[in-house]
Amino acid sequence: MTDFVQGPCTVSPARVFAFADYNVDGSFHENSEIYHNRAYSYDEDRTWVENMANGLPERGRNLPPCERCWAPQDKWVTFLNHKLASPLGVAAGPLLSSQWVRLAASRGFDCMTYKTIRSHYHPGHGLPNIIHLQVDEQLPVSGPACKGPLYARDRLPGSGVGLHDLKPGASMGIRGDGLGGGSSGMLAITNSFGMPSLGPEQLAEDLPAAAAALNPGQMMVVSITGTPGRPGLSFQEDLVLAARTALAGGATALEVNLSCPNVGASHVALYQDAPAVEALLAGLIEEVGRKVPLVIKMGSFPDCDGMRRVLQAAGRTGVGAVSGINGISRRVELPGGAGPALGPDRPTSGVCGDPIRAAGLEFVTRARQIIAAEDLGLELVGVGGVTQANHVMEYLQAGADIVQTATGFMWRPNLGIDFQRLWASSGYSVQRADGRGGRG
Ligand SMILES: Cc1cc2nc3c(=O)[nH]c(=O)nc-3n(C[C@H](O)[C@H](O)[C@H](O)COP(=O)(O)O)c2cc1C
Repeated sequence: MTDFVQGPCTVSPARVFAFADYNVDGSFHENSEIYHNRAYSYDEDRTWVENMANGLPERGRNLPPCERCWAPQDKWVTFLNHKLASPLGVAAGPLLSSQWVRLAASRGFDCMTYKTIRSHYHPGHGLPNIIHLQVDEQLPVSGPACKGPLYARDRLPGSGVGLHDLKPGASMGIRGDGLGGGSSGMLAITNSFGMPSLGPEQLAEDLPAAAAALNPGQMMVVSITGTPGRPGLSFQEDLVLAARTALAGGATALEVNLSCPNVGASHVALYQDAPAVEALLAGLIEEVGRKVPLVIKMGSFPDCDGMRRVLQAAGRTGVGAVSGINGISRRVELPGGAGPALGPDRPTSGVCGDPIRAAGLEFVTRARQIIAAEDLGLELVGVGGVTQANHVMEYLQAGADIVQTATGFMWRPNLGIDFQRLWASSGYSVQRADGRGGRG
């Protein structure tokens, strides 16, 4: 079935993945759950609390074993002083606990970011948390086109009700093929979880278990955030507590999430506020030291100057890397004027998956130019819309040091393995578009 071996590998173009959701030609099997928009690593009909309690869904637990192609060690890449077997990882979000980290580590991903943790237990929002969208083009990040709503499609997770039941006759663009709305084949979702988190006691057990699930050539970054309005604590003091929990659990790098589009008006654009970013990072480093490198997670920037100011600020504080982008914040509505899809208290949410790839690539291209021109010494993580192996190559060509995926990880069980094959066939290297060398 497979010609994949540990060490230098041979690659057969005729390889067919043994996965029940796929036909032999790689298309989705019409009886598969993925065919019906089901993530293999997450149950969209249940809350984060229920997913944590139940563990991986059956379809994620019962994936056929895959044999991965491992690069020889002299072809491994360096990221934040760690040796990674390849430049692909999973972004903050889909890896809820050590069980999910173990899954990613076994399916072709090497830089695993543990879902954003807080200083305290937080259950997050009720359902729905994930809604599929009718989108068939790349989303802009600035200009009037950003103001208009995007529309939900297909069933409402958790309700057991299809949107067509709510709005009889509405055109939903439902193909039921798990490939997104319209005829574009886009995997497009919005997510709104309210950043749930385990508490420090549970994390003290689970973070070391997650680190223990890694193989040589892999690393775990822990994503952290502060919470505004904690009694007696500033956002920064609360962030420091989360950082201490992550460090005590054995994090080898910390990712500071400054970009979640759902945290509320006062922090919507924290990552765009250069003085605030500098003060926050300097304060964090003063409290927790420089034992492990820091990454900052950003969203997209409407203009180059704003990005330059923030990258300069990050460079001054000695941060190791910047990562972008997070989901693009948009209004998400039910079709036919039926109102906000997530309910009246959540009119906007982060859009992820295929439609944000152009914005993510633009972030990486601009950031790479600024980092090089200003000699900032920052490493760069490319995120956004990576749902196929060749998307990873596009990000590396645009200047990313490593690439991560969230939505692609959850809905595309073979993405990591497919990329490892492509990476091998490229000779474990890629030429950057700016001609300044490349990965590998
Ligand atoms: C289900 C889900 C949960 C997410 N949770 C977080 C989170 O806790 N912290 C964070 O920084 N980003 C979070 N994100 C954003 C992703 O890290 C990523 O920036 C974004 O989804 C764009 O990448 P994608 O197009 O590959 O999904 C989440 C994304 C998804 C899909």
